[in-house]
Amino acid sequence: MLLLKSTFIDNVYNVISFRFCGISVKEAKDTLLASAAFTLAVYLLAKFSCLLWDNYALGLRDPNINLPLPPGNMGWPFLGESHHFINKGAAFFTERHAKYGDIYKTHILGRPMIRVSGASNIRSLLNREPHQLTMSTPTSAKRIFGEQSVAVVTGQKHRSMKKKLSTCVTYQRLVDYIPCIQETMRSHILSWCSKEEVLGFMVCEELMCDIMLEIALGWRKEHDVDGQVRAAFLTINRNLISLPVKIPGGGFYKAIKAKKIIVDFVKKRLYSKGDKDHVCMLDILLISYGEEEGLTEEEIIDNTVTFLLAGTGTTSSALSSSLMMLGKHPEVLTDIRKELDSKGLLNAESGIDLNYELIQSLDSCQSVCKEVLRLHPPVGGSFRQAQTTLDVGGYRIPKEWKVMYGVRETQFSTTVFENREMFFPQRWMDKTLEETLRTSASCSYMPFGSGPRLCLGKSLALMEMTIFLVELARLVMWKLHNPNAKVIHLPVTKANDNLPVSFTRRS
Ligand code: HEM
Repeated sequence: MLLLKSTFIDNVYNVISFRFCGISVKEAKDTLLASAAFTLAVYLLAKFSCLLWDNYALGLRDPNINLPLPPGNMGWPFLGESHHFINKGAAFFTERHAKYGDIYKTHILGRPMIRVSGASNIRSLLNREPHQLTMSTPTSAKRIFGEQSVAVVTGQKHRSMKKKLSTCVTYQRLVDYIPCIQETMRSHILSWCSKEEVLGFMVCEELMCDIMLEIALGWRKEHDVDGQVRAAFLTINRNLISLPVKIPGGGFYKAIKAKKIIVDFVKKRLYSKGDKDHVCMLDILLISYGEEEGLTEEEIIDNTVTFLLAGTGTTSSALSSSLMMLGKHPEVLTDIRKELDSKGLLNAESGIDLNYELIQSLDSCQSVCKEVLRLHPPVGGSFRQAQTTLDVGGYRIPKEWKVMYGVRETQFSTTVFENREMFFPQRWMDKTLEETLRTSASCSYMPFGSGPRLCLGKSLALMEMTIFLVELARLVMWKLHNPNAKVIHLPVTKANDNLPVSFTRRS
């Protein structure tokens, strides 16, 4: 009976089935069912593990702080949202900010992380360093800057190191650096005119590389006949943000190898006790070398390398953004030229004629610098780590989680600036704006960071940007080949095509 029934069923199948490529509909149906069941099982398992993963995060409670974790997504177990971050770059943060608001959680690069934006949140966050919050330099940058770098050390050591290093950027030192900056800028800018087309970001990077090598190390082209030191420095600069894995040919490997060349150069100058011909940061640090209060050899090496790196990528980005914005807004360039003309600077043909007071008096140029840094901040944010459970903006940040503050989102969303999408340097002529930013709206504008880690090179960078604008405006005219290029933010803020541009000498 059973046999008859099964034969009957087989026959029915045979009647209604046809064979295609040797697979019957029954077999295809079974395979389909099996794969659907498998997919469902994988999906449920994945959902379940994500739930466990989220619960692991939610479970990190602190009885003293009864606040929720911020909104956001922890992504896949262990992988988190790293694949989205790697895929989207800085747009990852913009999208999540639009979705979740000023404070949200995520899990990237192997660690749970909370991104914090908005002036009042950042204000409350950054001043908790060093007791509740600590610096958290990415591993690759830490290895390249060195363990004794001011950007790596924490607590009391950071405070005293920063004080010693600030002797390199006092008023008198800035005055000393002006001739080198102006001379190097003039010769680079004029050399751009001899080529049909240059890449704006690349030439600004080379320019800043030469200036920082000279200001920080006392390097001169004559010292570096085969260009080895300069090439090594550019290699480090271009591979600063890379996976900290030493694979031959990889970015990190190249940067560490190149750092040795820079360290050898620093050591040579260190043992010859500097070059007294002209002042550089290394010479200034050497004044107290060997004294009780002075820095050790390792501290001097790590911090001159830090100055070099911190001052090049950031400023190259700022210069190329200035080039881009003035290229797109000729009316602003006209205002700069009018200002230079009124000071008798516009048609100065040669010579080193700028001084600190004159630079500070150039209101139009200074306004352009501030506006460029508002719309295109070179540094999008920086990492910290919670030392204890923190409460920020009504949310809980669990102990040991990474915290990243966001400069870009903060500057773009604040209501302190009217028509904030617009490039409008004139807004900075209103001195009440600066006063508001210093007092009630502090941290609404923070291209140089804020709190104990405020950029050490802020005044130097603004001075360099101003000198660049003066020399550009009076020496050359230029045409952007792709004024509508997309601006990307990682590894630094720049046009995604590196800003192709043609220069001609201004008559
Ligand atoms: C437009 C140019 C620049 C921008 C936008 C910029 C931005 C920043 C920002 C946002 C920070 C804070 C990072 C944090 O909170 O973790 C910082 C720190 C720092 N910057 Fe700059 N920077 C610029 C130029 C320079 C220059 C020219 C130098 C030196 C010659 C320099 C040296 C440093 C150092 C040493 C630190 C670490 C300070 C500390 O950890 O206490 N920067 N910079």
